[in-house]
Amino acid sequence: MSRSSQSGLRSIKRDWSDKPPSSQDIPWDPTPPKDDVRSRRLKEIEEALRSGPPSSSSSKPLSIQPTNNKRPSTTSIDEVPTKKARQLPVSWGQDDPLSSSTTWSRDKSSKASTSAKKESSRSTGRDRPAKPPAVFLSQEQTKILKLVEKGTSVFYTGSAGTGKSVLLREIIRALRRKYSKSPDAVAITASTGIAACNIGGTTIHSFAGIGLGIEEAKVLSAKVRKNRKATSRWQRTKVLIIDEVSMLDGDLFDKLSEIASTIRNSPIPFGGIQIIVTGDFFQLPPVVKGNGQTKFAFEAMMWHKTIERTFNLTKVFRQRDQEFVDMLNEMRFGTLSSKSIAKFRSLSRPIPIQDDLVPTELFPRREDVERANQSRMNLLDEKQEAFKAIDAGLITDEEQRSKILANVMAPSLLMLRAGAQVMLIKNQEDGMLVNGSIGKVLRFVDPAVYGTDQDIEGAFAPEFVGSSAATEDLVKKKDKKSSTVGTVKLFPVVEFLLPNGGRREMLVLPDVWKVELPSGEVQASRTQLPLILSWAMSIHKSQGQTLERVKVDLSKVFEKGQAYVALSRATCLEGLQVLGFDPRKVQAHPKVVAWSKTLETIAE
Ligand SMILES: Nc1ncnc2c1ncn2[C@@H]1O[C@H](COP(=O)(O)OP(=O)(O)OP(=O)(O)O)[C@@H](O)[C@H]1O
Repeated sequence: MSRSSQSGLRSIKRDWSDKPPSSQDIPWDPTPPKDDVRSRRLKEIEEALRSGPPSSSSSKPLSIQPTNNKRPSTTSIDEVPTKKARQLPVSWGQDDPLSSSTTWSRDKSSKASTSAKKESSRSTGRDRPAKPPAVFLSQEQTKILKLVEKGTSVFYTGSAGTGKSVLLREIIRALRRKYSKSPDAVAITASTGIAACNIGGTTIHSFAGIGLGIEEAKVLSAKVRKNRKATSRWQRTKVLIIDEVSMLDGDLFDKLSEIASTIRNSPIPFGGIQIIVTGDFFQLPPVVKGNGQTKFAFEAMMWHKTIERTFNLTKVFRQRDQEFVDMLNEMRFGTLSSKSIAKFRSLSRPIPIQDDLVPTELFPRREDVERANQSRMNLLDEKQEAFKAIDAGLITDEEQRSKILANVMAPSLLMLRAGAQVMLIKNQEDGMLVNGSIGKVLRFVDPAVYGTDQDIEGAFAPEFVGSSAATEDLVKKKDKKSSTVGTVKLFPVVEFLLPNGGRREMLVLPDVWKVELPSGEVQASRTQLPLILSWAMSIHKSQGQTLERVKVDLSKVFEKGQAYVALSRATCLEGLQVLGFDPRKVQAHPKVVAWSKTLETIAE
């Protein structure tokens, strides 16, 4: 295989930003690793992978390299504080235990010659990590955070992109600080597995110990009583967070309150637990069985008795273009003006792009996603590399664990090829590359030689096939430079598109996702590369994502709210292609529209 075709670089138009190198641009140490460093790195990576993720909170997750965005020189595997695998937009605050990075990266600019990189590295100083950009909560976000800190039970909502997830992240951080002496006082849950994984928590069902939760509240309470761990969770919880509440059935909300009161022996709603609920009822509704009627959580009997304050966030952060914000708002309420309809129809054209990163196509069904990604993969000639996840956790029943881990964004088997379009599914420390960043696999390299001549010259052609995450599957290869036979795992080098139009190349190493109970018990965990194929994605998985380039065929959309979720992932009209636009597909639930008029907003 020729080096040039292997790199995948030829076809990418180099659109490096003109920014002069700064501490965030080229923060890595360009010194080639010495042989002893190389072998130490190899050992470290192997050990990290062999150990796999921790099985309880007492052990800490392994981070291959605490990057600070620097290329490793004499680093060792650092143990990072127990973190939640929350996948939220832009991370800020260097002490953020929720963000991690297992990647090494370097930005490129048109002037990024080796000497320029060295210069930049020198001028920034090796030991000074690049500071992530500061993000400040808006006035409305801050007010809600303060109320939560005081112990008020709140529900807050807001249209797509108003920073609900960002605020939730701050709330979790603040509550963890407040209850630092009893960490299991804060229960982090969500209505669905995917949403729960995104915040490093569990489903509300799993937390509550109620299985599917279809029985009467009394029967469920008895079930919980028989479960020592679930009983103890209910008793020890001081704050219960429920994310993506739009998908929580109203009857279940009432049952949860009754169970909490029964187990905690307290007649007050949820037995006195502070409740933090968030979500957008205009997005995906609860799953209704059979011909049943949708019952939203806000229709629950206990809703008003539980929630002391309700807020509607109004400042949209994801889209800056007011025209697009207005169109999405009309769509949200199902009241599109003829001007907006015409504009949406005009978006059927292909997205004007200067490179070969195509928009991510969103589909309602998973089968279509898999088909679309696979057919794109088949068009690539490069050799396919398989990355098999390492799954672990307290749940040893493989079927049960797989079911839980099906909600983790990272797949159990990731097939990649040079040239494959991928999406990063974890935020990086510097805030430049975030969950949702799109890029292209350039090549596969031995991390120990990444950025050196051996990497560039292709001394480590990717002969390696099989699970790079499983030590047993490592292949022996000949090190052409030193003529020694070593055991080497190869990992993908990906070139990502930055929001400013620049590019950043990054060596991507495995990360850990955990499904954790408030006690810190890791029910299940997955160690895998933080990448997925990104030619296509399901609308369900896209919930919560911010995407620069999106393509949606609305003729395939079938559920209320689905069109809104899909289109609102885009950051701008230029980056959105809409096929089959039909205003009849844009529907808001009348109950949600009526209820939304009762919400309190906070003037900025
Ligand atoms: N206070 C803030 N300052 C700057 N940017 C922010 C702020 N809050 C949120 N953002 C940015 O806005 C975008 C959307 O935020 P977020 O995903 O939290 O919105 P959301 O309301 O949860 O959206 P959705 O309902 O669509 O999932 C992200 O890129 C995030 O970084």
